[in-house]
Amino acid sequence: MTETPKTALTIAGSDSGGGAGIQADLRTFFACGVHGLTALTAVTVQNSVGVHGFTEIPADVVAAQIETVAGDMGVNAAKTGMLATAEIIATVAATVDAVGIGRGRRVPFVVDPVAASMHGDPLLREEALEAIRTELLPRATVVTPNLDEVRLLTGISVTEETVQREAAEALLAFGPQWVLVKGGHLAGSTRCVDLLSDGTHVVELEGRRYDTPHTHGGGDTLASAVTAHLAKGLGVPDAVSVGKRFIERCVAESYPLGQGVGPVSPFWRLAPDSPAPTD
Ligand SMILES: Nc1ncnc2c1ncn2[C@@H]1O[C@H](COP(=O)(O)OP(=O)(O)O)[C@@H](O)[C@H]1O
Ligand SMILES: Cc1ncc(COP(=O)(O)OP(=O)(O)O)c(N)n1
Repeated sequence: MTETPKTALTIAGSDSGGGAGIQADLRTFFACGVHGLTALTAVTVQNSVGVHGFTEIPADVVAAQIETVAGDMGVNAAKTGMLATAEIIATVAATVDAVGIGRGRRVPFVVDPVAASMHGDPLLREEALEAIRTELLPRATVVTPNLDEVRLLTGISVTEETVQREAAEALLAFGPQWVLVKGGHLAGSTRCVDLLSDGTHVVELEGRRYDTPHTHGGGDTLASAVTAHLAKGLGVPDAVSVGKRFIERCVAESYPLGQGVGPVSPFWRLAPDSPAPTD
């Protein structure tokens, strides 16, 4: 019999194009060697060109999915992606509290504050932004905003790397333990820096910037890789550092698909001689 792997739970929406959302999360969990559990929050009608609409799942069904898997299989780490509405956010907050997920609790909780797709299509109802600030950020072990989400949550426009630190401070004021300010949208440099801070320790995670338009699902893939490594028992700085190396390679191996933006790819992890993610 094989040893039972660690489990990682994603609370997120479906991307019918398979590049982002729950599909990217499951693919990444598999590539990182953890068993993926899901609580679906919304179904998007999405392809490489954009999001053409979405329907949310009733909040009580979202809660029931979390409770059902947590009560039976156990969760070693969890993450959020698209949560769509203030009602779903409030329900997720109450449910993770009830099952022991979140900052200061047994199970680490990665909050990816997804607000819009890379095409600019909304994935969060406008009135739900305040619920992310008040209900989710104080419960987060790590929050992983991109620069658009930083602006929406704090009002700070990060136009150069030096401002990432100020943005992290502003986000820490909402109560997460760690903040990872992603720098993917800071074009014009050969490097791609994500800044991790808990207010005391500040780490610049530098990677190479690849000249490709095909980065769909990058944020989800990074947050899932971090969640998978937290599930395996790594601390936050180590899990984020491994996650950054993982996404860098996934961007390097991204591929065109459809008429628009293609997905990042973890297929390299399936090569027989590929290094373990912790190498
Ligand atoms: N062109 C690129 N080359 C290398 N890494 C990238 C590139 N674009 C984004 N990344 C990395 O992918 C991750 C997601 O970044 P970002 O694009 O900022 O978030 P999101 O996908 O949520 O909009 C980050 O770790 C970022 O550094
Ligand atoms: C269903 C769903 N969830 C999340 C996203 C956003 O994905 P993300 O990896 O944060 O970023 P982009 O690929 O949009 O840059 C999505 N599109 N769909």
